[in-house]
Amino acid sequence: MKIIILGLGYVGLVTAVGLANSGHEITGLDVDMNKVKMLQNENMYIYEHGLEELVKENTKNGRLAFDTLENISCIDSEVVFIAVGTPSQSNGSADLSQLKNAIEHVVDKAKSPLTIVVKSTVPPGTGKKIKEMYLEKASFKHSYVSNPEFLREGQALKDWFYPDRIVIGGDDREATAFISDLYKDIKAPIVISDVTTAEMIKYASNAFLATKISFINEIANLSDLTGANIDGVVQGISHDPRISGSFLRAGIGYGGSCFPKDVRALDFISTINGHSFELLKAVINVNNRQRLIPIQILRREMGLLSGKKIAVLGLAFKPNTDDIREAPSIEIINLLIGEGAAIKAYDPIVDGTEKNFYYQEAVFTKNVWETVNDANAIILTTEWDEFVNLDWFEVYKYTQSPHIIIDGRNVLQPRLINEIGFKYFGIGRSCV
Ligand SMILES: NC(=O)C1=CN([C@@H]2O[C@H](COP(=O)(O)OP(=O)(O)OC[C@H]3O[C@@H](n4cnc5c(N)ncnc54)[C@H](O)[C@@H]3O)[C@@H](O)[C@H]2O)C=CC1
Ligand SMILES: O=C(O)[C@H]1O[C@H](OP(=O)(O)OP(=O)(O)OC[C@H]2O[C@@H](n3ccc(=O)[nH]c3=O)[C@H](O)[C@@H]2O)[C@H](O)[C@@H](O)[C@@H]1O
Repeated sequence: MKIIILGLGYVGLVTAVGLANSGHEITGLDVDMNKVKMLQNENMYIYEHGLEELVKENTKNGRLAFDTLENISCIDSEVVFIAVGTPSQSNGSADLSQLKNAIEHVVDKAKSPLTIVVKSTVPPGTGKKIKEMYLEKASFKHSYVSNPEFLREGQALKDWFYPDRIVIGGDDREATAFISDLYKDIKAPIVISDVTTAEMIKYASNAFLATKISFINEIANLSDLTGANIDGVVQGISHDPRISGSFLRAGIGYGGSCFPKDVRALDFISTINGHSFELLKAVINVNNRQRLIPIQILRREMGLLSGKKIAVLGLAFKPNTDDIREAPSIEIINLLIGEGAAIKAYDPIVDGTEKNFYYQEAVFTKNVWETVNDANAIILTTEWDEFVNLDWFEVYKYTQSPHIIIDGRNVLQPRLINEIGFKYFGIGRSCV
């Protein structure tokens, strides 16, 4: 089937190759001419394992093509997927301007009735409003389906081909059945609901996962104060299948383009609906506080940070992605620069100099050794394998007193690191 996809970011591009792989004929459209040009030349602008190969393969076999939105005079497919961004506004609400713009284009350029499938994360009630504002006034009777996406960056293709579930929300049975059929070669439970429920499922999922993270971070903080060991605590509680062991990695908190923005948006939605979602507010506050812990430790251990040399390992918000949106590293580096510290930072994928306008005074190095050279302290902000598997004996030789390591992701072996001579600090591991 011919399918058009609007928005070629992480979600749109993965959707494009995923559906092309299922045999559909995909045209991916974006408003960003540079992105489209790169894709037309089979170059990637995001780092996602396996994506480049699938883009190349499907382009070659004629199932995948890219263009700019403005280049398209009419939309002649039966289905349009929308995967545009829904970033945070300053009050925490989701900015739906990209979505509205995309819908306007679809309605304007459609030459026959079609099904609009929204993959973007949008507040519950958005689909209803879109129908009232645009679809009921359109020349053709278009169907609207909410099909939220649950992929994780860094393993996006795996999540596309082997999802835990596929959620399809529609107010008309024909449309939901039609869209379910597009996924027939993917083995996963399909959850059918109305549009608003599907929209809420997405927020509830992200908010619940974020809650797990803030919860375990609070237990870790308390473990530091009481002498318990967070690793043991997690091991102990995760045997209970009602709790499960996933998403209980304590550290400097969640970042990325989704959890922070979606949790804020859900909080905003609650407020404007007259409900104060106290639990969610606490999740946000805990997360904001969590990333300050490395700075608190450094101040406590070294006093004034002015002139202190600090190495930051990791810029991306998690390993195996180049995404730095709301990465804890950003705030940590900025705060340390504010304190007068001299920062050197390194990430295996993110080139701070090119991509990142946040950290003007930080020095971005090409490898770990340049970064840690002469450092008084190291903060591990992203648990890339390269850092976990480092020869820490060797690293020690490069650093200088007081040889502090703050393991913001609890991935190093505290005893070994201490034995080498470092002063190790994890999150919830101070008893070790
Ligand atoms: N990044 C992720 O891992 C996940 C993201 N989501 C949700 O999916 C949505 C998209 O996220 P990302 O792919 O990360 O965003 P992104 O920001 O990487 O990509 C969005 C793309 O849409 C394009 N765009 C903007 N307006 C457009 C228009 N009118 N027509 C065509 N293209 C347009 C932008 O140029 C950009 O390339 C968001 O709502 C996000 O919350 C959901 C699950 C996972
Ligand atoms: O809506 C989205 O965009 C996506 O958001 C998250 O995916 P993602 O942000 O790519 O990455 P995660 O692996 O969920 O990690 C998010 C953040 O939480 C942190 N985290 C994760 C797990 C954990 O136990 N502890 C923890 O601090 C990670 O370091 C990272 O900063 C969800 O996991 C996806 O299901 C969802 O589709």
